[in-house]
Amino acid sequence: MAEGWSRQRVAVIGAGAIGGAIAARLDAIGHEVVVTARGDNLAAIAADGLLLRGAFGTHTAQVEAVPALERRPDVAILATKATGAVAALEASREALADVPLLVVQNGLGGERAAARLLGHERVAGGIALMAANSMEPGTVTVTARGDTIVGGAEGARFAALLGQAIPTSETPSIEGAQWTKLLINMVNAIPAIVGRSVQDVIRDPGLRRVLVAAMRETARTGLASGVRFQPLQGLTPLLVRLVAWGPAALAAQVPLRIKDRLGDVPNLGSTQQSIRRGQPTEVDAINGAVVAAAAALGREAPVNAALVALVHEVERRGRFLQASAVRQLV
Ligand SMILES: NC(=O)C1=CN([C@@H]2O[C@H](COP(=O)(O)OP(=O)(O)OC[C@H]3O[C@@H](n4cnc5c(N)ncnc54)[C@H](OP(=O)(O)O)[C@@H]3O)[C@@H](O)[C@H]2O)C=CC1
Ligand SMILES: CC(C)(CO)C(=O)C(=O)O
Repeated sequence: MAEGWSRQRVAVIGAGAIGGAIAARLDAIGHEVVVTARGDNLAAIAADGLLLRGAFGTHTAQVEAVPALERRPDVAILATKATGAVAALEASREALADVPLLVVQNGLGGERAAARLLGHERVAGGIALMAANSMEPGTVTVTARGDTIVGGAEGARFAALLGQAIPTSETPSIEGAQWTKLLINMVNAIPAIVGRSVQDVIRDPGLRRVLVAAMRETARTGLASGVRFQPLQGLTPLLVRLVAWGPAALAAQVPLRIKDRLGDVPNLGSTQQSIRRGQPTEVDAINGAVVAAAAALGREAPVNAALVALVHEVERRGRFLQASAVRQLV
C-alpha cells in the first residue's frame, strides 16, 4: 500500500461486474474488503475468492463474503443494479448508519435515493466508465479500462480511496456527469433486445440509426431540462449539442467512438448481462429515465419508450428478438 494511506475496512454491496472489480482492486492494494452477494455468487466468493481478470490485471481476492453486513465498515460502496439498490441497502441498513457511502450506478440520482433511504447525507455518486462482464459466479472480467468518476457529498473521500486502486477522477457536477453517461448508456438497450454485443450492434447501420435517435432524444431532453452535461471520455458539451441538433451523420460518430473505446473483446453491456442471467434489467432507470424527464417537460421520448417496451418484452419472453423489431422503430 502506498505510504500515507491507512488501511480501511471497505464494504462493497453487490459484488457483481463493477462491485467485484472494485472490491478485488481494493483488496489487491491492501484494504480489508467485505462484500455482500447472493446465491451462487456468494457461495463461489466464500469458497474460492473473487477472481478478477482483464484490463485491471489478474488477482484472486480472498475477501469476506456475506449476505448482508453485520459489522460497521469504515466506508461502503453500493454497486448493485438500480433495481436491486433498495433491498441491498435495507439488508445492511443498521451497519450503514452514518457510514460514508459511494453509489456506483448508471441512471440518474442513485445517490439521492440512497441518502433518502439511509436518512443521512454522507452519500457520493459514482459513474463507472470501465466495461466489465460477470457471467460466471465469483469471476469478473474487465473488458475495457475507464475512469470511475465520483462527485457530490464525500466525493473527495472516495476519489482518494478509489484513486489508489483504479483510474478515478472527480466531477464538479455528478448530475451533469450522470446525464452524459446516460447518453453513452443508450448503447445498452439494443444489444439486450437482439442478443448481440455492443460493438456488433454499433457496426450495424440499421441498428446504429435507432441508437443515434435514442441518443438525440436523450441529449435534447437533458438540454431542455437545463442539464449542464459534463465532459466524459471525449463526449464534450459541444458534442452533446451536435448529437441533439447536428446532422445525423455527425451524431453517428459518437457511438462509433464508443465502439472503438470498448475495443475488440465483445462487450455485452450490463443490461444484456441481466437478461442472460434471467434477471430483471434496469432499463426503466436508463431509457425510462429519459422518458420520465421528457414527460416532466410535457414532451415525449418515443424511441426510448419503444426500447423500454422491447427490453421488457425480452425479459417476459426469455428470448431475444429479431433485429428488424428494432430497425423498424426509426
Ligand atoms: N457491467 C458494466 O460494464 C457496467 C455497469 N455499470 C453500472 O454499474 C451498476 C452495477 O452493474 P453491474 O456490476 O454490471 O451489475 P451486476 O448485476 O453484475 O452486479 C450487481 C451485483 O449486485 C448483487 N445484488 C443484487 N441485489 C443484492 C442484494 N440484495 N444483496 C447482495 N447483493 C445483491 C447481484 O447479485 P445477483 O447476481 O444475485 O443478482 C450482483 O452480483 C449498474 O448500475 C450498471 O448499469 C456501469 C458501467 C459499466
Ligand atoms: C457503456 C457500457 C455499455 C460499458 O459496458 C455500460 O455502461 C454498461 O454496460 O452499463
